[in-house]
Amino acid sequence: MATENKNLSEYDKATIPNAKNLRFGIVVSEWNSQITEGLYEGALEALVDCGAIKENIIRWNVPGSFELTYGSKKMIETQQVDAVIAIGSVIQGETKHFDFVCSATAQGIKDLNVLHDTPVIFCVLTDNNMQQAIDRSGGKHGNKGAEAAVAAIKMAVLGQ
Ligand SMILES: Nc1c(NC[C@H](O)[C@H](O)[C@H](O)CO)[nH]c(=O)[nH]c1=O
Ligand SMILES: CC(=O)[C@@H](O)COP(=O)(O)O
Repeated sequence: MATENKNLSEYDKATIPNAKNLRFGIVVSEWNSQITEGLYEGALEALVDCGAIKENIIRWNVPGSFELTYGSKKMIETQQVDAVIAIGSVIQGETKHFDFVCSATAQGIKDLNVLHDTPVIFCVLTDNNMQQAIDRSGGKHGNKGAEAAVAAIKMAVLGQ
């Protein structure tokens, strides 16, 4: 099912555990910050809506999506969080760099989920253009940050 057929911000709180006793790390890429800030706000709003306490949500910034793996790794190792949300926005440019950044970031975050016992949620938009990114970070298709927040809560509880 494509995103256009599913609003990213829709969730049923009745199916989500209460997050009041959970600690979250959110690592945010500074590349395309107008997009990543929207994703962050969507994630934060959904976490709090599901019971999370703002004091239990730690935010770090990294330069770009490629650095999300390292930032998430250090978050896990030093902050005793129950889940990490890795937020990025990669937008196709003129070259193949998009492919390498997307692949490396996805593989790196996948590897963290294998190597560590703390779930890391892949909240990285990989879009052909800015409009697609806008549509998925609070626009007509909702906010992938909200989707990631729900996944973080569910995976944190699953991992306990
Ligand atoms: N073009 C985008 C990048 N590129 C930067 C890399 O993520 C990385 O920071 C750099 O190669 C240094 O290691 N990053 C994004 O997040 N989004 C882009 O569209
Ligand atoms: C995803 C990227 O690194 C890309 O936006 C960089 O643009 P370009 O491929 O034109 O160098």
